[in-house]
Amino acid sequence: MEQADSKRPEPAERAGRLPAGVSFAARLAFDNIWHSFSRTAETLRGVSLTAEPGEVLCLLGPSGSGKTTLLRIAAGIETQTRGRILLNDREISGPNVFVPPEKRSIGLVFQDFALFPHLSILDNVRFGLTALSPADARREALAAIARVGLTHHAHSFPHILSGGEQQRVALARALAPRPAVLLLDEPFSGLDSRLKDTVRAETLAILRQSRATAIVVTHDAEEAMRMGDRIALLKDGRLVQVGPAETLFQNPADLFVAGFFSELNLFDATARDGWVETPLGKFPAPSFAGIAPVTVAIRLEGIEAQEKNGETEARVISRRFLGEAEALELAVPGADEPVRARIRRGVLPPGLRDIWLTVRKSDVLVFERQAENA
Ligand SMILES: Nc1ncnc2c1ncn2[C@@H]1O[C@H](COP(=O)(O)OP(=O)(O)OP(=O)(O)O)[C@@H](O)[C@H]1O
Repeated sequence: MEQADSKRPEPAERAGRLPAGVSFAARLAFDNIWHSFSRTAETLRGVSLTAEPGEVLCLLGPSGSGKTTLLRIAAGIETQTRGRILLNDREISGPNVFVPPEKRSIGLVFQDFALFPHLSILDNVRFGLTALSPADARREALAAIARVGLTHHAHSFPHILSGGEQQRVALARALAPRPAVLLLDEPFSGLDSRLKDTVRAETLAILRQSRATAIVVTHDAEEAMRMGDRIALLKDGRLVQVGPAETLFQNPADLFVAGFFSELNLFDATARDGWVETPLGKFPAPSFAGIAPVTVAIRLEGIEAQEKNGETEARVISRRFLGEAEALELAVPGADEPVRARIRRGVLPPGLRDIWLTVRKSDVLVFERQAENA
């Protein structure tokens, strides 16, 4: 639907100009970015990544993996120790070039929204429009406020707005100067979980409409899957994998990536001629030809539980009601630790102790065993 919409020219476009607030999307490239805050530790280690024009790229990774630092380098408020930043193939930061933040056409939305408490919503949004005449700045600011649906609050002060409304003001302020690229650092982390879904969907719609290229930092895999056209996963300052959510979920590059997207049961095993045996059954491991030590990861959702006629016998240790799902802890012969499963509510009759399990093959992932399974 979004694609169809983006093909249909809006009236202003048909008249030869862009509708209010629409940006010319740009390509933003990180070329072999290294960064350190101290001589001993490196925050970013050779990150090369390109956000394509108009795409929403999510930077995902655990706390301390370097996401915010990468965003700050793109914005020009932090400087890399090596590497270059390119906007539409033009170097904006590198060994001999440094375009200051205000000249980059890059907007930034902070985690805490960073609104000025003593300024009205209109003045907050107008703040970054200093290049325009006062009348034009007011018009553009009002247009940006209208696009986030807050016209009725243009003269209010931030403290009377809800968290979600404040987030929309922050978005309007960042979009008002029509940046080619918008950087959002954990933009929903201050919102409660119920509000988060709505605000996230609204933000995505506004980003699509503005057509700016957007890079969104998050540590939440589900959020990255909901928002990103592609996801770039960072670990310890390195890019581990980049691609659409389906690719990272279905073909994770390693156990770290797999564990970021799903909860897993892990088994150490030995691959023999393309097969591995685990307490939950024997599974194909076609990428291992000879004999190799491997880690077998089985998603919790990939284990089905039945009263009878399964493949592996198990005893229920605990059952926890989770609404639509039930979390099971199971004792399985040959498994050192309890096996965890997440099944649909109501599949198993209450009080059952001995059950049968069947594992969906697409939920079994086999990785070369690492010295340390981080
Ligand atoms: N100003 C600073 N001085 C020294 N070290 C810093 C500074 N800012 C960040 N760091 C360190 O750099 C590393 C990367 O931090 P960064 O904030 O980029 O990670 P992040 O992935 O965004 O984490 P989070 O999700 O917790 O915000 C961390 O180890 C952090 O402690």
